[in-house]
Amino acid sequence: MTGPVQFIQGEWVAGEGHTFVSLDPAKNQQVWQGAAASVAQVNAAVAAARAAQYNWSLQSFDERLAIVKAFGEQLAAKKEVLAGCIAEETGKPLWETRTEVAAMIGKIDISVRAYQERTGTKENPMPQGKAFVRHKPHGVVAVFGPYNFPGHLPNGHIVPALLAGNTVLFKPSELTPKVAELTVKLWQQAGLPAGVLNLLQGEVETGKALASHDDIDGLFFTGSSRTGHILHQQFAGRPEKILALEMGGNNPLLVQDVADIDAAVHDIVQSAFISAGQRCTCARKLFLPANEQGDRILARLLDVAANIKVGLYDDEQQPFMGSMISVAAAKGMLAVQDELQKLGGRSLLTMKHLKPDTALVSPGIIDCTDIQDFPDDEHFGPLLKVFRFTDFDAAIDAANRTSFGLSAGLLSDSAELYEHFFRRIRAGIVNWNRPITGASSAAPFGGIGKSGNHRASAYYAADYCAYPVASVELDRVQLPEQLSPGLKF
Ligand SMILES: NC(=O)c1ccc[n+]([C@@H]2O[C@H](COP(=O)([O-])OP(=O)(O)OC[C@H]3O[C@@H](n4cnc5c(N)ncnc54)[C@H](O)[C@@H]3O)[C@@H](O)[C@H]2O)c1
Ligand SMILES: O=CCC[C@H](NC(=O)CCC(=O)O)C(=O)O
Repeated sequence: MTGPVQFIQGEWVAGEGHTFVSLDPAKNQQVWQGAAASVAQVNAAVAAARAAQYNWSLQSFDERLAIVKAFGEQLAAKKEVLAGCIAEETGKPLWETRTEVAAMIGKIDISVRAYQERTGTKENPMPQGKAFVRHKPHGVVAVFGPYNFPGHLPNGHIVPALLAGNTVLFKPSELTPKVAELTVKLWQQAGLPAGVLNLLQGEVETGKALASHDDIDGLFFTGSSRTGHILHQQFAGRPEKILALEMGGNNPLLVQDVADIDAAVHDIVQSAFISAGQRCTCARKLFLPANEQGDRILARLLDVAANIKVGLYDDEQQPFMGSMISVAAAKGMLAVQDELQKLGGRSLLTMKHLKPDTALVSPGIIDCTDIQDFPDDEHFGPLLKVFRFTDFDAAIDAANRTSFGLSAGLLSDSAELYEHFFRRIRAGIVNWNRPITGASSAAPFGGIGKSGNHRASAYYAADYCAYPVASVELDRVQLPEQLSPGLKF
């Protein structure tokens, strides 16, 4: 018998499914254990969310906001505990998980602004009466989260969904259940009414039961392109349900004509190796000119990357990179490196498994210029693929040769070149002389191609949390000023 890890109708109850555990990937220690939600528990949670939804949506925006703000206060009060929990469960260093909690707190004010600006009430005078555009919540929505930002990314769906008046079923990643449990406890302490937010812990089977439930009105997903595509197929023929998919990327970073080599290398490192390469926006492909400047940038990059401090999330001298999410993920990246070498890639900095039974790996850089038919997969870890080019336009074409389209960037001192790049590159986030990671919550966040389904998140999350209602209204029944031809009153 495991403890109460499911939160249904305002009560913590034990799961009825099989037991699963969560490991600290940097220290190889178990940090959480619980039983998955059964299909019956998924049904009960959906029923609870349905029962709570009408009253929640009837509350005024300010009443809902008061609870969301109370959650923000809980986050602020427990920020060190939450940052520690995220670090322990993901292996990300504490300096970084503190920024994740700060992003969760910052999300609240941004979501309020977005709600008002993008989905609030608009009123227009008419010759007789008024025209209104108002927004209503979809109803009951499921939120699926990934492991790499187990606090910030589900929060980016949950906060705007609740503000808009939806009730939520939260299915976190099975790799980060402890962060989810702690977050939902903070919502409970903020005074959220029973049924408004339900937590369903579990693995793929729990996810499938929730995603296929007939009585959800929508699903907001952040995760891999593979899972997102399965969900999209599942939702085929259900146009009445809203599906927002935030998925992976295979992101290019191009360099041409830069004076400050160290600054360029800094932006490359931040783009490729932050979070041990486990951000959807991370640079996967680096396009460098095949000339003397490209050689100098590469040499400096190899030097800096070889000296990146990799270590434990709670080391006093904080590392830049913590561990990956799991030993399996680390081994998967090492296998990718082997595969690319077999295809003709030349390892310039070989990624190494730093400690058996942990997910600590060092960053890797591999020259893939000579690989024909380069595989178009997202390699979710700290392995940067380098491509040398002689023609800038050909490099842009190669960068665009992906079925994904999340982030892309140019490092160059030429504004003209950036303008040219911006026009041709295909991605939802396009940066110039800045890392391609670290996107702002105050901007829309989403990609094209296999990276999303045109429902951008972050500032635009408000859009998929509510639907517009157009009304023309008169406060009493009266004849129109002008009658249609052929009518006589
Ligand atoms: N675009 C973005 O905003 C964004 C942000 C972060 C991460 N990501 C992507 O997420 C991926 C890493 O996260 P992950 O490995 O946790 O993703 P994942 O797709 O494995 O899991 C995401 C969620 O879906 C659930 N799930 C998995 N299979 C399912 C199924 N068949 N039916 C229903 N639910 C299912 C999981 O339990 C989890 O809660 C990377 O590809 C990364 O690029 C995208
Ligand atoms: O791993 C994917 C997310 C990466 C992160 N993006 C954001 O935080 C988007 C902003 C938001 O959702 O509020 C990044 O770009 O580093």
